[in-house]
This record gives sequence, C-alpha cells and structure tokens, in this order.
Amino acid sequence: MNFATFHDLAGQSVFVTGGGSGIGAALTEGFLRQGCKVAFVQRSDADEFVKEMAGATGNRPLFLPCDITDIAALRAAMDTAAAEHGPITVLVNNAANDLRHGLEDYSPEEWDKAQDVNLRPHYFTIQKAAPGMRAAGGGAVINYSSISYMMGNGGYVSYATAKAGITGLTRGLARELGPDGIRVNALMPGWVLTEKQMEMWATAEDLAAMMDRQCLKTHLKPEDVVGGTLFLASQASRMMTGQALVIDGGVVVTG
Ligand SMILES: NC(=O)c1ccc[n+]([C@@H]2O[C@H](COP(=O)([O-])OP(=O)(O)OC[C@H]3O[C@@H](n4cnc5c(N)ncnc54)[C@H](O)[C@@H]3O)[C@@H](O)[C@H]2O)c1
Repeated sequence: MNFATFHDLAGQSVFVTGGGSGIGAALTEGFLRQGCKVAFVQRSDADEFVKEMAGATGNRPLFLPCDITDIAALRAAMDTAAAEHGPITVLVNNAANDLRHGLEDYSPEEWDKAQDVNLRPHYFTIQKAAPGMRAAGGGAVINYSSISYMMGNGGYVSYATAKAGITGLTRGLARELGPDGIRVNALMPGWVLTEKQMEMWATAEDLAAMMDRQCLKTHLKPEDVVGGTLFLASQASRMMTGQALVIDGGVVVTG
C-alpha cells in the first residue's frame, strides 16, 4: 500500500475493531505505515498477522483478543490500549458480521445477536473513548457503515438496519461531541472484495451486476477504503463531522 502521508497521524493512539482481517487488516496496516500506535480487537487469532505487520511496516500492532458483543471486555481492551499507547485519539468501529437471513425464519434472539455485533459496540466504544479524547483536546471517530441499506438490497435486513443506524448514531454523536473537538464520521464502502466476500457471497452474476452499477469499472479491494479512513482520522478533514463518506466506485442504483 502506498498512500499520502498525513503527518499529524504519526504517534496517534489508534484503536480498530476487527483490525486483523478483511478491511480492518488493511486499516491497521494503513495506520501503522503512518507511524501510529495501533491496537486492535477481534475474536479470532491474529498472532500471525501481527508478526507479518511488524515485519512489513517495522511497527508492531497490539492485538487484544476480544468479542465485541461483550461490552465489559471491550472496555477492558480499550483500557489496555490506552495504558500501552496513551489515550485513544482515533477510534475506528470496523468490525461487523453481514450474515444473511430470511424474514420468516429469524428470531428475536438472532436479531439482538446481530445488533450486538453490528450496532451496539459503536455507541459504547465512543462512550469509552470520549473522556480521553476530550482530555487530549480532541479526537476522530470513524464508523464503518455501508451503502447496502441505500441500495435496498434484501437478504440481510438486520445488517442493513444496523448500517443505517450507524449513520444516525454518527450524526447524533457528532453533535454531542463537537464542542470537545471530537469529530465523528461514517464511511460507507460499496462492495469490497475481501477474501471472505469472495468465499462466501460473490457469485459471477452478482459481481457482473455490481460492475454494471459502478461508474468505475474495477471492483474495490480493502486498500481502496484506507485512504478515506486516514483522511477522516487526520486534521486534513478537521472541519468535517457528522458526515458519511461514500467510497463505492460510483454506484448508481437504477432500480
Ligand atoms: N466487504 C464489503 O463489501 C463491505 C461493504 C460495505 C461495508 N463494509 C463494512 O466494512 C467493515 C469491514 O468489513 P469486512 O468485509 O472487512 O468484514 P469481515 O467480516 O471480513 O471482517 C470483520 C472483522 O470483524 C471481526 N469481528 C466480527 N465479529 C466480531 C466479534 N463479535 N467480536 C470481535 N470481532 C469481530 C472479524 O474477526 C473481522 O476481523 C464492516 O463494518 C462492514 O460492514 C464492508
């Protein structure tokens, strides 16, 4: 990955949820290459990834195993990150699970479980990070939403609902935290072809349909959303808050 350097990011304490695979891994690498101190959580093991990043960037991320549905554990992980790296000044709520389901066969328990991953942690990570950011004179939060809810796609309504909720949460908390110099923005990717997307969901037909809708005729890769995230984290966007930045290759929904 080769990006512009945002000089103000060097030395910042960055916390990324789901930062060891998919888009999150590209984000961790992007922040490491800016000279940030990066801590990340995820449920699955990431020791190999940490070694790979340390070798590739010369900057070792701090991996804290944690299930983000457990808010107490998530808070504890953020405390550890702050103790190691200083108060978190950049928070990226990236982790999610885009599980498919139908209307009829979905239970209240499954609905709650999905929101516990896809929406609830965002509020509580911001609640936890805000005092440290306030004391540091400001901070930046980037919440990963998605264009999926605007496309009117079926098949993953609880995920799409959470993603719509994230843009609402972003606007509300931008208002509350703006006076403290804490900026809260959302990033809305289009379809980003991670390994998981290719393994689980990408059919030749869906890929072709997406390509039809994109102005730019290249599928997005994880590194394509890194630059926008770094921009939202940096002072380059210092007067931007409460916004949702779309990076989707120019998707036009034709009906
Ligand atoms: N890939 C896409 O096409 C796409 C499109 C639009 C938006 N997004 C958004 O971008 C973000 C990253 O997407 P991705 O495709 O890389 O997802 P992914 O599923 O490949 O990775 C998600 C990460 O979250 C972690 N995670 C999931 N559940 C967790 C839990 N309970 N506790 C701790 N960690 C957990 C996973 O371990 C993984 O590291 C998500 O917010 C997603 O909604 C992705």
